[in-house]
Amino acid sequence: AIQHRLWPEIEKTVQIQVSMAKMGIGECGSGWQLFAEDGEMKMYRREEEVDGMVVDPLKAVHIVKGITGHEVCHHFFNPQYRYDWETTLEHMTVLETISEDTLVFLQTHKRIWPASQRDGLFWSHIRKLPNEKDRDGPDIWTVVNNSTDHPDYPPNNGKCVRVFLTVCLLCQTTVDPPKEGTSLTRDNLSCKITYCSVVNPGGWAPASVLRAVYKREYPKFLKRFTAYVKNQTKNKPIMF
Ligand SMILES: CCCCCc1ccc(-c2ccc(S(=O)(=O)CCO)cc2)cc1[C@H]1C[C@H]1c1ccccn1
Repeated sequence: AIQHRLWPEIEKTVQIQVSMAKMGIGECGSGWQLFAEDGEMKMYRREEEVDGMVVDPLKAVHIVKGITGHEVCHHFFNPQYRYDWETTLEHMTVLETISEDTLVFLQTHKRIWPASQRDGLFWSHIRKLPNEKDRDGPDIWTVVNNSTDHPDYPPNNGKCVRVFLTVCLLCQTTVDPPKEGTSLTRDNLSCKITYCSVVNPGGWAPASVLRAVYKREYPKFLKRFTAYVKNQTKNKPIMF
């Protein structure tokens, strides 16, 4: 197949993001602080600033029963579900379909007072990865989103400030085999979800406002998104 202009960048970014997502919090370098916990969900952040702007990297680990990594990534990647779970979205369009596993999105997020409204333009790539730990086990699935440019939508030329983001959703499914002679059900499934994100707000916003927004929005987002996937899949055949 002919290579797309973004292919080399996608390949490199996916490798870097997946290897970082696989590292435990301890290995990921020091400075991670647990800032939210809810049942199996643990959210960590590092306080970092770039040119005086808060860009706190975020790493969340969540274990959800009854769904697979493919189902989680499928609902995260596909545009048709996004308005159902992404509450901060005001508008979303797919600017480019590079291939069936790679899209370019333009999203405007609802304004968060007192900061100005933000938009994001990024490529999004979904990929199945071999399960190195257990060759017969279910595959690992990932979605990586990374800011990019588009000739028709230069940053900051309208009402929105352009954010710069890198996001990695990495999902590892575990199957607890059912008792002899009983068939596999969703009760035998669990999925370890690692969500890593770095969002540079693009233009100045008060550090206190940004940190309060992140503290409120990220836990809400991951809980709402995973509950959405459980609800969407509960009466459907398992998608491995
Ligand atoms: C003054 C606020 C400046 C930053 C606003 C902003 C913009 C984009 C984003 C963002 C963009 C994409 C993604 S995603 O994971 O790729 C999914 C696809 O939508 C995720 C989060 C976040 C935030 C920050 C609100 C914070 C916030 C946190 C979780 C959800 C929504 N908002």
